[in-house]
Amino acid sequence: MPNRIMPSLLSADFANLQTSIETIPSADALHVDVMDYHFVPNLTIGLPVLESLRKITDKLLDLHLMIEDPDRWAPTYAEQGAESVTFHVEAAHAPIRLARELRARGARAGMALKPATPIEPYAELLPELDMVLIMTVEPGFGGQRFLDLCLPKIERTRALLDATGGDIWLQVDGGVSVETIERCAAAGADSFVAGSAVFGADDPDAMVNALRQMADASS
Ligand SMILES: O=C(CO)[C@@H](O)[C@H](O)COP(=O)(O)O
Ligand SMILES: [Co+2]
Repeated sequence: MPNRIMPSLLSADFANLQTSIETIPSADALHVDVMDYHFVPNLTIGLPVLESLRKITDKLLDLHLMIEDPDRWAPTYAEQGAESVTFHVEAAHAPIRLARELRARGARAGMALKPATPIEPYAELLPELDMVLIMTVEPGFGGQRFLDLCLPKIERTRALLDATGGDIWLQVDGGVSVETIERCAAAGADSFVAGSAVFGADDPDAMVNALRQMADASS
């Protein structure tokens, strides 16, 4: 199973996003955190920035929508060229319909869970998805401490995905670093979001490769 390192632009320089992206040529995708001041107590970027990013990079754009009412807003992100659009199940009114709408627009459909949200009630939804995102911090901010209590949920989600079959990615997001990535990979994650660990490193691209090597050695 290939391991993917997806740096979060939340820790990049918002005044120089293109320059920041150029520092990580080895990244497998760019993780874009969209926050609305309602679902989380923070505000970041939205569609206009996605449109600009789409023009300057061919990398997979992995949108993490931390917004209320994703049923209404998420499909537009797929229409604007995001290959992967992840909504929070806590905010979605009709997750199956939403996942189908994302796929109908050509995007991979992702479903995110906050740390206290269990995966089991959503086991039946998994065939509708291309990715499950297990948050390993409370969503809203970069640079938080990894929550070890999420590791058993990563393991249980891996077991459910294996039982489901297909190629559904298992992503972890929050506090992923050289200190924590091995435990995430051993628990069954294959897609790793890292913000402060990558953009806070002296050599961000070397960090991307180091993280991937550690994940490969632990999975
Ligand atoms: O979705 C989020 C935060 O809500 C993340 O994508 C963070 O941006 C990850 O940052 P680090 O924890 O890796 O610094
Ligand atoms: Co994120």
